[in-house]
Amino acid sequence: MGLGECLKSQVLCHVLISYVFLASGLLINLLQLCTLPVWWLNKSLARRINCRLGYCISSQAVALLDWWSGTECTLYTDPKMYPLFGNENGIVVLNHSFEIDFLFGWSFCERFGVLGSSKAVVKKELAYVPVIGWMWYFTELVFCTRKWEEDRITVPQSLQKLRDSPENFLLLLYCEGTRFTAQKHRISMEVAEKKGLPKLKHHLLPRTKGFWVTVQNLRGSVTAVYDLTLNFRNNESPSLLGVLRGKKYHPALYVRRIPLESIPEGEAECAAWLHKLYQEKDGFQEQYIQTGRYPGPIVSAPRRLGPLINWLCWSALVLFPLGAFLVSLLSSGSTLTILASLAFCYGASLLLRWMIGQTEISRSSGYGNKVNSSS
Ligand SMILES: CC/C=C\C/C=C\C/C=C\C/C=C\C/C=C\C/C=C\CCC(=O)SCCNC(=O)CCNC(=O)[C@H](O)C(C)(C)COP(=O)(O)OP(=O)(O)OC[C@H]1O[C@@H](n2cnc3c(N)ncnc32)[C@H](O)[C@@H]1OP(=O)(O)O
Ligand SMILES: CCCCCCCC/C=C\CCCCCCCC(=O)OC[C@@H](O)COP(=O)(O)O
Repeated sequence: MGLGECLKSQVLCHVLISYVFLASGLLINLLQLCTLPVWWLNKSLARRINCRLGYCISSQAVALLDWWSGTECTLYTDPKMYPLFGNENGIVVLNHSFEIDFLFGWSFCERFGVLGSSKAVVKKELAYVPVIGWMWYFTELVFCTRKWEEDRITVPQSLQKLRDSPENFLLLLYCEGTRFTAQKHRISMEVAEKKGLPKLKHHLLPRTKGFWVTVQNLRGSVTAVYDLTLNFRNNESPSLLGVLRGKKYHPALYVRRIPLESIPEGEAECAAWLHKLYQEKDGFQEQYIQTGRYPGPIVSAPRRLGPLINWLCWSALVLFPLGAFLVSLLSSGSTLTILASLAFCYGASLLLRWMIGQTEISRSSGYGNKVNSSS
């Protein structure tokens, strides 16, 4: 076992990485809170600052994936379209079958220079997750309750705010609305049957209302829909804990760029278009499973140094005071202070475990478990 492999397996390393993420993340959340007055003085400046601060948090997770675990994603796409990635506003449609599929989205956003400004339509529950959820509030993600009676008012309002974003963005929309499980798949295929739609083998039936309101509200501001299909070699099931332990995964991503003007405006036509898209995506997954390849050529999109540098800087900033604190704690010899510190560490580890649990499919919501959608 080499030094790198040995370090990756050490619990102390996992604890330190987690500490850096939590401590720097909370500090960045506090800085984001301090930008509130700037929103009233200069909105565009406040948004740009929050994009940078958001980058400081999300790029730590990207560094963990790209540099710590060494995972490299094989990108299949049209090389002629590649120069547009990150240089225009886009809506990203991605299959939702893996615990950390969002992390691969982030990793590519980083490579295309739009990580800080990346957006998504996310369930409201995630807004309360410290560090990540609080950051998303300031970087203007679109929160939804997955109850159409409420979302039909709030989601378009949040989308309208993105129209004058000062930076290019990619907005991720998981049209399946929840993560793939066998039970959710079975139920959504019952819905498909009732609606007379072809069955999907590898996806849940897409929810079409969110896609339609997103396209309609961002027309003129967004120029393309990016259709992304992600899978892993040898049926790998990637997890955040696996990445933290330095496990290297073997993902493959197929990206198609579809001009937004080619998407129909009417709700029914737009819904039919999305169902057809998911039938195509299902075909691409089947092809990957059968042949180990997606259609089209492989394009190289190398990892960049930015996330690693950001990570090292924040590590230095928060590890130094930790070291100083530990030295003074041990030299003080106060049992009460030591016990209080241990209790604090225990609380922090429970919080982190709960946060990681948000990514785990085994703790997925009940949304999509019944034909009548409810979270
Ligand atoms: C080149 C680029 C390359 C790389 C870059 C890639 C990407 C990176 C980009 C950005 C990254 C940024 C950030 C990412 C980081 C983190 C995000 C991570 C995770 C968070 C994700 C989530 O939280 S997913 C959950 C929330 N999101 C959604 O739900 C969106 C999809 N949902 C919708 O759009 C819904 O329509 C809705 C939420 C707006 C409303 O939902 P509701 O359920 O109330 O209504 P619906 O109308 O949709 O549903 C009712 C209709 O559905 C039928 N039905 C009933 N039961 C089912 C069932 N089980 N399955 C399917 N359909 C069902 C029902 O019959 C109704 O039918 P109608 O005919 O009446 O419509
Ligand atoms: C340097 C990194 C340090 C490691 C620690 C990183 C800790 C990150 C902690 C928490 C991340 C919380 C954000 C999780 C985003 C989860 C995305 C997701 O997949 O949500 C599920 C949602 O779509 C559907 O939900 P359901 O399937 O209906 O339920």
